[in-house]
Amino acid sequence: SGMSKEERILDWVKQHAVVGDPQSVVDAMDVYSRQKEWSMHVGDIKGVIVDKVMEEVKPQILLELGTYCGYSAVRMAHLLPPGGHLFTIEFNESFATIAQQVIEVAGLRDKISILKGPSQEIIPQLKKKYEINSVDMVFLDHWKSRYLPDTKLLEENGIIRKGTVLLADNVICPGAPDFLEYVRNSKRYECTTYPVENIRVNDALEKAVFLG
Ligand SMILES: CNc1ncnc2c1ncn2[C@@H]1O[C@H](/C=C/CNC(=O)c2cc(-c3ccc(F)cc3)cc(O)c2O)[C@H](F)[C@H]1O
Ligand SMILES: [Mg+2]
Repeated sequence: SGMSKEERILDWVKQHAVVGDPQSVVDAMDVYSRQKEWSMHVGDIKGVIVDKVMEEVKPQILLELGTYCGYSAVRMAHLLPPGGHLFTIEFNESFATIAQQVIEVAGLRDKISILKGPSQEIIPQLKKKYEINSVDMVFLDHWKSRYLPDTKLLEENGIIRKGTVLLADNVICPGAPDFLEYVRNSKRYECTTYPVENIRVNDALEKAVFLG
């Protein structure tokens, strides 16, 4: 059966990153994706936009939908303000296991909690089970067809409050048209689009600030 792509990524990180150095983990994953096997991390070009929003928002409580191998979890947790914490939801057990080890290499185990399960089940549990009252920022990067239903779940469960920043990857490619239409036409969101034209593909991140 052989190793999965995600196991090969983890192996590369273990061989090329410096333990306890989150930047070296991010760099190693970017190099692997560029030189060996492309992988669906937010990556180094769009990652700069994620970094900018992190510096702007300085979230104490950050929620990520879709951990995958932990690239964006490491990239964002590295930029959390003191005392900040990242909760990242992942329903694929193999990916969650890989991500946990990537996070270990980065030395960020105390700043990141991987919540294993489907977002649609975990979001309603955030308050009671995980004692999360509300979050300061959400990074959406899971199945694109789930951005809108999960945004509505976050609203209905009172997880997002006035000023919470939603940052969504891939709103152009693969695309999340229903989510875009919703936040851009809703009076309850203030939206900004961050387009990236790079060699491979045109895409954009959407920042939608919840107005309450
Ligand atoms: C639905 N609820 C879920 N709950 C918990 N974990 C989940 C849930 N749903 C998915 N996951 C988890 O979230 C991840 C899913 C990421 C999906 N990402 C992409 O498809 C994606 C695709 C491209 C792409 C671009 C060009 C091209 F030619 C081909 C692909 C680029 C990107 O940046 C992406 O993020 C993980 F895999 C899955 O287990
Ligand atoms: Mg993505």
